[in-house]
Amino acid sequence: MTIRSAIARELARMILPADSIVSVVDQFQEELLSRLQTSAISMLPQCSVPDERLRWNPKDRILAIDFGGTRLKFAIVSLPQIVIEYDDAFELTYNIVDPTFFNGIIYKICTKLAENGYVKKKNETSEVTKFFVSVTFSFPLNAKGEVVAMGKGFVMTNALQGLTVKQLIQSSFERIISDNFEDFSCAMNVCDVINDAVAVSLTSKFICENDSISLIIGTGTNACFEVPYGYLPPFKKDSLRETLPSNYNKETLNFKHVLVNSEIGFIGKDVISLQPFDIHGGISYEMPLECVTSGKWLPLSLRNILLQYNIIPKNFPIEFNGELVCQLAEDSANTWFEDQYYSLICQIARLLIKRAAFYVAAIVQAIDIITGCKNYNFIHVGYVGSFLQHSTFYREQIKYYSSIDIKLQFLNHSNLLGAAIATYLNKSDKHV
Ligand SMILES: Nc1ncnc2c1ncn2[C@@H]1O[C@H](COP(=O)(O)OP(=O)(O)OP(=O)(O)O)[C@@H](O)[C@H]1O
Repeated sequence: MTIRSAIARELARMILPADSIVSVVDQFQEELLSRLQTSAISMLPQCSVPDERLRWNPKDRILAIDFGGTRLKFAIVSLPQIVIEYDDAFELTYNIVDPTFFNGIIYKICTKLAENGYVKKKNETSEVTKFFVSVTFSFPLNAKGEVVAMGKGFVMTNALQGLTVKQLIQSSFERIISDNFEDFSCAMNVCDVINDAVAVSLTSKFICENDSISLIIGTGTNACFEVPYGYLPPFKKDSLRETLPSNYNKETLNFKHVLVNSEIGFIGKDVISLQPFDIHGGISYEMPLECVTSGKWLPLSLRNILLQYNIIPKNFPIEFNGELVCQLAEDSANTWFEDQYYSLICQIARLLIKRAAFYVAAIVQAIDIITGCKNYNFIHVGYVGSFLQHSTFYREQIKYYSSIDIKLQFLNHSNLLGAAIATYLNKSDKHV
C-alpha cells in the first residue's frame, strides 16, 4: 500500500459517517422536534401561509427590493406569472445605516424607474402609478421589524432605534418623491419586509407547487419549511400572533401552516462527529451541520487536512473556497498542486462532499417527516446558494444518500421573487 492510499483510507474512516442514514434521519428528526418545542433561537415561525388568492388586481405592480449585502437589487415583478419585467442593481458605497442611507437608495431606485418609463409625469397621465413595495432584508430584525444588527461591513446608528425597516423605507419614498419627483405621478406603498430564508421558501412554494422544503447552501446552510400551526409551542404561537396585523382573524391560524426558519446549521451536536481538522473556532461546535456542509467551512477543513499531512506548505498562497473544492471534486485540470498528490487531494475533496451530502440528505428526509408532506414518492427541494449550484457531485451525492427521490430545483432570483410573492399572497389573502 502506498502512503497516499494509506492516507486516503485513514481519511475515509474519519470523514465518512459511521452511522446508517436511517439512524441519522431519526436522530435529526428528534432534534428538529425538540428545537421546535424549546429553542428560542431556531425553528422560529416567520409568518402564516395564506391559501386564498382572491383579491389580486392584475394591474397592481410590485417593486421588489433585495437588500442583502453591498449590491442592492430591485425589480418590477408581475404576478401570478412570476415574471421579472425589469431589474437593475447598484453597489452601496455608503455604509453608515441611518435615514440618509435609505434616502440614497430610494432616490436611485426612483431615478431608474423614471428613466425607464415605469413612473410617468403628471402632464403625461392622469392616473397615479401605484406600486406595492416588497423588501427582502437579509439582516436580523426583531419581532416588530426593527433592525437588531447589521454586519457585512455596515455600521448601524442610533437614529434607527424604534423604527421598523418598513417605516424607514416608506418615509424615504415619501420624502424622495415629494422633494425630487414632484412632477411625477406615483404612489409607493411598502407592504412586506421579509428575510432571505423566507423569500427562498415562498419562491419554492410558489414555483414548485408541490409541498416543498427550501434549502440554502452557499456561504452558510439553512432551511425553511412549513409546519401546522398546532405544532408550535405556546411561546412561539404568542410571538407569531404579535407580528400579525390587528385586523387579522387569528382564529383561522388553527387551520393554517406556518413557515419555520429552522436555522438547521445548529443541528447535529450529538450526531455529527467533528474531526480536529473541522474545528475552525467555537462556531464549529455550535453549528456542526453548517460546519460540514457549507461553502465557507468545508473548504477550510480540506485546507487543514492538507496541512496536517504536509501535502501543502504552511504559506500555500491559494484561497480555499467553494469554487476550488468543487473543481477538485470534479477532477478538473490541476493548476495549483503537486502532481504526485493531485489525485489524492481530489479524493479528499470528494470525501468531504460525500459527508456533506450524507448529512444534507438526512436533514431533508427528517424535515420531510416532520412536515408531513403528502408526496410519498419524492421530496421537492427548492434551493439557492452557489456552493450547491456549482457542484454536480454534491447534488448527485445528496440523491445517492436518500431513500426517497429528492428533486432539487435551483431557484434563481429568489430574494426578489420571494419578496414579490409575499406581497402578492398577503394582498390577496382575505384576512389582511
Ligand atoms: N463557482 C462556484 N463554485 C462553487 N462554490 C462557489 C462558487 N462561487 C461561490 N461559491 C461558494 O459559495 C458560497 C457563496 O454562496 P452564495 O453565492 O450563495 O452567497 P451567499 O450565501 O448568499 O453569501 P452572502 O453571505 O455573501 O450573501 C461561498 O462559500 C463560495 O465559496
